[in-house]
Amino acid sequence: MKILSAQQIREADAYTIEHEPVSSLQLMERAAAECAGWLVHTFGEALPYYIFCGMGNNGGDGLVIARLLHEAGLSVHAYMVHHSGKPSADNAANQERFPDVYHIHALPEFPDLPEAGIIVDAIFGTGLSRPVEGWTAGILHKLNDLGTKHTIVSIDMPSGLMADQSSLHAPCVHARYTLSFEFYKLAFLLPENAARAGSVEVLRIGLHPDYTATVQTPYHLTDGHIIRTIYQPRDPFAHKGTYGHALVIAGSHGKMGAAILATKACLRAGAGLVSVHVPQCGYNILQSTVPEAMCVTDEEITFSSQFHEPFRLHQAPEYAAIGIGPGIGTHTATAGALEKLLQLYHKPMVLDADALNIISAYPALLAKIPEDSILTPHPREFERLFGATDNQFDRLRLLSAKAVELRLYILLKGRYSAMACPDGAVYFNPTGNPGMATGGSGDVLTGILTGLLSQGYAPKAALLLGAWLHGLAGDQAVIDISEEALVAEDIVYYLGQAWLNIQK
Ligand SMILES: NC(=O)C1=CN([C@@H]2O[C@H](COP(=O)(O)OP(=O)(O)OC[C@H]3O[C@@H](n4cnc5c(N)ncnc54)[C@H](O)[C@@H]3O)[C@@H](O)[C@H]2O)[C@@H](O)CC1
Ligand SMILES: [K+]
Repeated sequence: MKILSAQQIREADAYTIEHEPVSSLQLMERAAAECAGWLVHTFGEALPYYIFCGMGNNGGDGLVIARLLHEAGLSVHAYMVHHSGKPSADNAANQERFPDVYHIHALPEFPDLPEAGIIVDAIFGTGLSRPVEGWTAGILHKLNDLGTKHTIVSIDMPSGLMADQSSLHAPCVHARYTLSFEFYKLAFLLPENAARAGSVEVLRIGLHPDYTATVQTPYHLTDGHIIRTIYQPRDPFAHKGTYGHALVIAGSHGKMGAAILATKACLRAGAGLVSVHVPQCGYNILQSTVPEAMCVTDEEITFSSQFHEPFRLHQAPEYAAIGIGPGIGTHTATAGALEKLLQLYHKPMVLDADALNIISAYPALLAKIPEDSILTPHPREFERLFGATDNQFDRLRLLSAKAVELRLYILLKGRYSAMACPDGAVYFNPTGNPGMATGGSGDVLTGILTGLLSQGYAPKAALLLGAWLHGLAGDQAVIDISEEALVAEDIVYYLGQAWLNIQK
């Protein structure tokens, strides 16, 4: 799904009005009817609805929702927040059609809402281009104070949130639900707004498909359609050589679990053969916990340039894909070995965790990473690699700029992991849940990505599919296990369910 800017959403609106054709009032009616239907379906007919409208078209939607719910016989109280001088034309037209509105011109006029009900927030939508100030900001705070007693549902956007720029320190409604028209907004996908949009429901309002099909945007939300175009069924005549021989370099004394998780995930992602490189102390552990993998060991207590037979660093290029980093530590010998590996290996690889920490300490290594490799930093690793930013919109721009400059894929971990591509595109992954915020979850992702690269998925395909499968496995797991009890090994186990799900 494409993620559009506020300007592009306005264009989609205008294009639909011109080419469907439909009047802007009819489009507003359609959008509001979807919202009213969703509200009644979700909350029923018994609760009172307190509908707060602004002066623009978002407020216009609110007025139509109020009229439709009133006509359906529900208890409706509508309020008009006079934040600006004049209402928009469609707002004014709908005030005429539903004049039973209480007008608020100052904070002391904020009403009592005695009976618990549904607050519909239709004060500001995509038209907001600067932070809300003064007494209108006070209204937003008052609504938030009521959020424990009432359920707040925002129309299109939580009021105060800007669709495509940071509103980090701006006053903003904290919605339980946001009914977003046709698309997600970029602002919903960034953790700095986590407390604001609540659960986002995308309502179809019939914007013209030609505009959506042709509009260019760097931002996309991965969806089932994209994943189905990436997925390649296995060849009935396949043998284990068909799906590549992957190498996982992971683990050190005390961190062998990282190697186990990444190796198991690599196997369950479908690699034909998997070798795992661990220090000598991990040999028995790996051989007994992951019998499907071959184990090569290092004399040192971590990854270094000292290798036992039969593996030597110069053999690295023979592997179809290499994933390196989980639990390897940042010893200077390990940094030296990583540098050698980067000199020897020229295919896309996966770099995570300590491999990234080493690169932060030796930034010259960044330029040596093979083109189209995948980096999977969490926010702190990202900051160590590329520096801090004032807000997460700036961080997103930095993420994309680095992916383009270095010709790398960079996955920044989060609720919606952001995956920046060397061509400037950024995809957000929607699968996953808070149960996956647990030690080892990232090691599993490294293994999955390595396994997908190994069997021949191109780096971009491996990245989008890998992030999707990782989150989906977690989502399948919590159905049986709960978010609290989920551990990284469960993600590995439920990868099978995730594969089956995308094959449906
Ligand atoms: N784009 C679409 O496809 C559709 C949009 N519709 C609705 O239209 C909305 C956008 O409407 P508008 O463009 O009128 O914008 P909004 O209704 O979001 O708000 C604009 C109003 O707020 C004022 N304003 C902006 N920033 C302010 C600030 N910081 N402090 C005080 N006042 C401020 C403006 O002067 C204007 O009066 C959408 O969010 C959606 O709810 C729907 O009616 C139908 C379809
Ligand atoms: K709103």
